[in-house]
Amino acid sequence: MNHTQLSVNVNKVALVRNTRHLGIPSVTRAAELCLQAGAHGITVHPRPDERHIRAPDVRELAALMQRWPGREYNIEGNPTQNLMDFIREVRPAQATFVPDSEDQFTSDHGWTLGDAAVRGRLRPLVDECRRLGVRVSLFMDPDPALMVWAAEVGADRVELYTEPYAAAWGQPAARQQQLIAYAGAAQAALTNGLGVNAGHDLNRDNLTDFLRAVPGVAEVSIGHALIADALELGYAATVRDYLRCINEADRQP
Ligand SMILES: CC(=O)[C@@H](O)[C@H](O)COP(=O)(O)O
Ligand SMILES: NCC(=O)COP(=O)(O)O
Repeated sequence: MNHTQLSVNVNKVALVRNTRHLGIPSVTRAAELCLQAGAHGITVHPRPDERHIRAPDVRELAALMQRWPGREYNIEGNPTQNLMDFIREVRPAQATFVPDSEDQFTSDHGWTLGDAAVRGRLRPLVDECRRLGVRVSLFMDPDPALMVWAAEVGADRVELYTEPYAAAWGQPAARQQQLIAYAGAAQAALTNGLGVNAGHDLNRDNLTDFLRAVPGVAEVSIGHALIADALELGYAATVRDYLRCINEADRQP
C-alpha cells in the first residue's frame, strides 16, 4: 500500500486568473474542488513578483484550509525573500524552502548545502519555523551526500527536485539511471532521519514509475501538469454546457 500524499499546486490557476480583473478562475474554488476530490493538501509558491499567487490568495487559502482539518497547506519559496512573512502570518503545516532568485522562470535547482555559509543562513530560519510549529522541507537536487547537511540544519524533510527525472522519463536507459539516483538520494535522506517529498514536472505518465522506484516518498506536490490535465479532462463537459446555454435560447424563458 502506497501512502504518498498528493498536494496540488494551484499556482497556474492564479496565473490564468491574473490575466483579467474578474476573479476567475478562483484559486480558492480550485483548491476546494481538489480537496473535495481527495487531494491531501494544497501547495502555493507566492513568488516576489506575484506573477501567479498573490498575498490575498495565501490568506484566503489559509482560511480555506482551516475548514479542512487533516489536509495540509504547503507554502514554497525562498526564506531570504518573501516566504517567512507568509509563514509567520498563516503558519501552514509545511514550509518548503526553495533557493530561487527573485525573477526565476521556475524552480530549477536545490540548496547547495555543502556550503557552510548557505547552511548558516538557513539554520535560524528553519529554527524559527519549527518554533512556529511549521514543518520545514528543503528543495534539493538528488545528491545523497547533501542529505546529512539537510538534517544538520534542522530540516524535517527534503523535497527532491524531480525535473531531471521527468525530462529523462521518455528514454528507458536514462529513466532507469535517474530512478537509481533518486532512490539513492531518498534512502540517504531516510537514513539521516529526514522525510522525503518530491516535485516538479511530475505527471500522470511519470509518477507511478517514480513512486515504485523511490522509497518512502511522503508527499508529491504537483501543479503544472495537473492543472493542464484538469483543463483537458474538463473540456468535453464544459463545451456541452455552453451548447446547452445556446440551445436554451431557442426556448422561451
Ligand atoms: C518548488 C518547485 O518545484 C516548483 O515547482 C514551483 O512551485 C513551481 O513554480 P512555478 O509554478 O512558478 O513554475
Ligand atoms: N514543489 C513542486 C510543485 O509544487 C509543483 O511543481 P510542478 O508540478 O508545477 O512542476
